[in-house]
Amino acid sequence: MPIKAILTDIEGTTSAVSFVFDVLFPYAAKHLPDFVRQNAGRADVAEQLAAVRRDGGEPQADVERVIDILLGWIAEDRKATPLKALQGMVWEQGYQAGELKGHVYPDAVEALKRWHQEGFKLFVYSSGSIQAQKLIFGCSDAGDLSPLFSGYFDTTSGPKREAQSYERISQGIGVDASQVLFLSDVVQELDAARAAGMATCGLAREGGELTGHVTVDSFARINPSAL
Ligand SMILES: CSCCC(=O)C(=O)COP(=O)(O)O
Ligand SMILES: [Mg+2]
Repeated sequence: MPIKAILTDIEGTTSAVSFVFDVLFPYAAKHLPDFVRQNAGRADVAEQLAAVRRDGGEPQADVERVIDILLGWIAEDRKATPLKALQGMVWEQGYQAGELKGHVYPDAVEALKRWHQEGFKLFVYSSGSIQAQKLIFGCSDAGDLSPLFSGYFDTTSGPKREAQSYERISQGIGVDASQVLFLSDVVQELDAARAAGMATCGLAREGGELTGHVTVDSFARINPSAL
């Protein structure tokens, strides 16, 4: 069955790990405390703060304690949905102020444009919130890439290392899993996608192999029609 849809990870796949760790996460760590203090009464923020209290097992935590929990989660790269939602809100301010520009590798930009033109449906699946995904591609250093994408999925579809998440996503996009190609730099994510029936391709930008999966170092080496 031919590939009809391509589902891509962001960090380490379309975009540099260093952009996430050296630019996005420090930006969030710097601006999140004041953002939370100033917006704790906003309904969408309050909903995420309640989820932090619940997931952190501290239902009575005050705002300052919630901020401490969030900063701890950023430091340990916890893929917690409420943290990711709040990070997306903070980054939005950075993109709007022109302080952030999304990094997307030139080879990824070129391939995504070509695949879109060839008729493949393109989707994103990242631990970053859907808002954060739209920002990295919509305000990228290669311009607005958002018209290329047909949809976005985050951890509200489930964790990236569980097969069920990929089953949900293929149902969500209405394409049989066997006709979806998943791209990632993390072998456990590729294993989970394969267990759900998807085709896989690993990205190892510094070279090397993602065990058990076809591995490339650039989007230029991926031919979805030959998989
Ligand atoms: C959407 S850009 C921010 C990426 C992020 O917050 C993250 O945790 C990276 O996760 P990924 O699933 O893309 O490896
Ligand atoms: Mg990744």
